[in-house]
Amino acid sequence: MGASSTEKQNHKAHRTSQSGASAKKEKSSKKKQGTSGDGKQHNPKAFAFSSSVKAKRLQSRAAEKEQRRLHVPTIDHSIGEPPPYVVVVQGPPMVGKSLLIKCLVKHFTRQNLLEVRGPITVVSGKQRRVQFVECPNDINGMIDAAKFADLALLLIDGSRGFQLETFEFLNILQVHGFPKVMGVLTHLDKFKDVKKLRKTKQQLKNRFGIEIKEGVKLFYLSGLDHGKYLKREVLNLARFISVMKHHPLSWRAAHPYVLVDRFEDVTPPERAHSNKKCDRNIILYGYLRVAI
Ligand SMILES: Nc1nc2c(ncn2[C@@H]2O[C@H](COP(=O)(O)OP(=O)(O)OP(=O)(O)O)[C@@H](O)[C@H]2O)c(=O)[nH]1
Repeated sequence: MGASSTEKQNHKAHRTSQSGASAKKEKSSKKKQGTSGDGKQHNPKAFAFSSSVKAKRLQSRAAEKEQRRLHVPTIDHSIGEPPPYVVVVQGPPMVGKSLLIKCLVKHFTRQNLLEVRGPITVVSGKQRRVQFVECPNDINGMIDAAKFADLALLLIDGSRGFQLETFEFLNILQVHGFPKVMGVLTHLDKFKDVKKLRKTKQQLKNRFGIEIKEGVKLFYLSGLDHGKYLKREVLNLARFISVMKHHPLSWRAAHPYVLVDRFEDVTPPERAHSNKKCDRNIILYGYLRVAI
């Protein structure tokens, strides 16, 4: 008896149950911890996809969500006629801003415009009017234009490439919610070599992708015909402008504003004549935009 008690007892190894309630419980707790039976993690890369099918499904769901967001019907709060769609034409000096506005006005109205002085509103469709505004080449003018532009046409002299004014305007647009932007290349007739022209076009297109974003629409005005841009090219641009979808920027949609197109001094002349410093009566004309 005494000898047997001193002998080392040989215990059986513990056998984990393979079936039954306790086995199920153990399995589920292991699953929760994310470890398999051999102690390895199922997904060692945190936040990475373990299944390509799942990843694809998630991706398509995210894309669907984004599309749904983009197609949310915008509620039109405007009363009566909608205000015109403001197209700001911007670019360095002598790039062809005035000429482009003149050609677009000629396309829409069949009228020759001698000089561009202030905003010009034209009817571009049954439900739409477009207002062309030439952006001044000073910082204050650019800031103003960035505040009210629905679409900005960035004119670039093809023979010179991107210039300081364009970069300045892009920076200003960035802090104003970034309205829609399209690029227009002018002075392309200065290239005599076709190969060089093609290369420059491609380079500028790539640059647009880098500076603004991939897929920005770019138009080419390849030269002048009787001192005007080619009709076919102006028509292309005009069509694009007149069918473009208009989504007001979120900040503007929440802050109604009036863009004054013109003002009139209606002070009685005798009062103004007797006292040059008298209080004046001014009437401001413009559209209330995104009224709520
Ligand atoms: N060869 C050529 N000349 C052009 C082209 N585009 C514009 N021009 C000429 O460039 C000159 C300047 O054109 P504008 O329309 O006055 O340019 P702008 O940008 O309004 O100039 P500023 O108002 O001074 O800033 C005009 O003589 C145009 O005929 C082009 O594509 N090719």
